[in-house]
Amino acid sequence: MDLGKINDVNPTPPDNTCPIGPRYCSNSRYRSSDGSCNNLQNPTWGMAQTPYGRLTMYNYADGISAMPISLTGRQLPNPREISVSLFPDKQLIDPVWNLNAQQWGQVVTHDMSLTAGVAQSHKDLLTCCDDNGQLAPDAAFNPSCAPIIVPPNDDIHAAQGTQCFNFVRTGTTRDRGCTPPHAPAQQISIVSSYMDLSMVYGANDLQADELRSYVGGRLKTLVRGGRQWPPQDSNVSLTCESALSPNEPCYLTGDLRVNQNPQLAILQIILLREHNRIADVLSRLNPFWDDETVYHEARRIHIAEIQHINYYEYLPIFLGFENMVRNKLIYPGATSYVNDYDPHVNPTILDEHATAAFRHFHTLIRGYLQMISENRKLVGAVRLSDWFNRPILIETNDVFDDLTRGLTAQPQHYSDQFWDSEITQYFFRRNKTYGEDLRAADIQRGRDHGLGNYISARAACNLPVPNTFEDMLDFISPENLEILRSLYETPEDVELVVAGSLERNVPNLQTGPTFLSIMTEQFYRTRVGDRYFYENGKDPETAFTPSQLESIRRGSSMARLLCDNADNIQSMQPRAFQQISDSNNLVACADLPTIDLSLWQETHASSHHISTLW
Ligand code: HEM
Ligand SMILES: [Ca+2]
Repeated sequence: MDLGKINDVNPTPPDNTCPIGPRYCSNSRYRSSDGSCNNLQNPTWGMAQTPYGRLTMYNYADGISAMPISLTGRQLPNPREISVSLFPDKQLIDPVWNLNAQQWGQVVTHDMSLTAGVAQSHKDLLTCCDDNGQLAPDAAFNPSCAPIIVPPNDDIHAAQGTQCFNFVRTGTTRDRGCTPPHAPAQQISIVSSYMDLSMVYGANDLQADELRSYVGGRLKTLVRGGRQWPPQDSNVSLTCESALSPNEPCYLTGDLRVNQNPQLAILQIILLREHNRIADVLSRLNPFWDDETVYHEARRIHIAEIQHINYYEYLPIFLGFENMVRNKLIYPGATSYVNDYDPHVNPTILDEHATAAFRHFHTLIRGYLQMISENRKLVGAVRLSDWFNRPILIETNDVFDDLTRGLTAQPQHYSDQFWDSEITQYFFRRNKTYGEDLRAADIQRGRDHGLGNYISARAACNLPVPNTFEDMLDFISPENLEILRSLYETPEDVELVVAGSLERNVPNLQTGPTFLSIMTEQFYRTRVGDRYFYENGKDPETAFTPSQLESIRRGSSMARLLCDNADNIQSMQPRAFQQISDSNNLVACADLPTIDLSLWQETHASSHHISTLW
């Protein structure tokens, strides 16, 4: 498939008076924690606490804020009703890719965006549903039956005429948002858009500081049972709301979503331990490096490793290898630098990506998580909705390793319109029978963000634009179209979040053409707009040496990352996003390639990274 060039409505995110970028950018060897100064001409590009970017125009019914009616004033269908009728549960299993492919996607997402206020805005569907979790008869007309709370004039969406405002959010940060007078509400993403492991290191200096131990370049950990865990989040009732006691483990990391589900917490801990593993090796190799140098050098290597895994191992599964090569997202076989940094490319996360396209992969989630022993036997399974926001599970017995092996052995859900009821009926159910509906929340969030409609997204992607419902038959099945038609009055009302997820998948890929096009554009920008991207060698101050780069390319893999940082996993299949098979069989962890950190050894005399205090 050929993806046309995407035209941007807002190539530059609206440059409001706040958040205020830094006054001066030094050309630092290391990234800032909030992403500022990555782009030296536009220091706020991709920075935490700035508005999402957009491909299509705002689509707010009243011009400025979220309403459940379309641009032309028609009532839009209740999101829960859309979810129930178009995204039912049907257990179709992916034949190739494992649950780790699904779960790593959430990690990638959490590096790239977080809607301000999201953690506070969920509410139970119970009042709107009957005893079977189905929509109550009057729910569609009951505004309180929306799955997330979106008051138009709250402290998160600035009202018309508001200039700047402060609000205290969950977690450790104090956020600032703003809109210029008489402009549509703008949604703020509170993490850095760059693929810079902000979910590990924090997305501002305060958060980063809180997570560092200031000894040997390490991040803080608590040791329990001889194993490293993240420090305790003091706000248990919020981030670990299902914990039965405030003394249960509740993790503090760079991202407040860490405790949301057990597999996510596991991968966050793997990444935390990977930083400390690299830091310990660097300290041994360079005993004269101070804490500051070890921390930044370890962070820099770690980010490069994960960028490599993301672009060469993870993304090809979803964007397609050929598609990525053709659109210059990857350069397989490159033996030296890829100097494609373009300071005119804005890497800010597109709202169409975060609020519609990438959320499509919620379809991959499985409701039961398998626990698998070292000899790859099923030893148990846990129900996902028993363990939302309650990470104590993974510290119990061998559950950490059993669930990690489960990630790599259990198939993910097939990418289609069928969603597991654990997230459409029982999501965040706490100790109740029914909970919320993530698909309905996605749809409602699209309205909250004023996303442009399906038609305009296709136009922005240079794909054929349907003028009538019938035109949609080219990409959506007749059965689904019938339901769409019964829900929406006109084709213009049809929402991107909904119809994008109904398109037939591009052959051998995991989404239809519209979402594929949006994601391809996003990950192109994320790469080319990142001055510190690990393959970039133009600036000797920030570049890896050719041999370091070669080692990162050869030694970075999901398999090795899991092996090195799980509690005691001895074997792994080399392609750890893929199920175990004859062509992807288990090998001893020690036989998997690894990054040669001795390439970072310096003699005292040649060291130029000794940090200075000023
Ligand atoms: C068990 C797994 C997962 C759970 C429980 C989960 C849950 C959630 C929740 C609660 C939200 C916020 C909903 C709102 O707007 O109110 C969200 C947002 C999101 N999710 Fe997931 N998710 C999971 C996995 C994934 C995966 C695998 C992907 C992609 C590969 C993904 C992509 C996203 C994106 C892009 C957002 C929007 C982030 C933002 O900009 O705020 N999620 N998810
Ligand atoms: Ca980031």
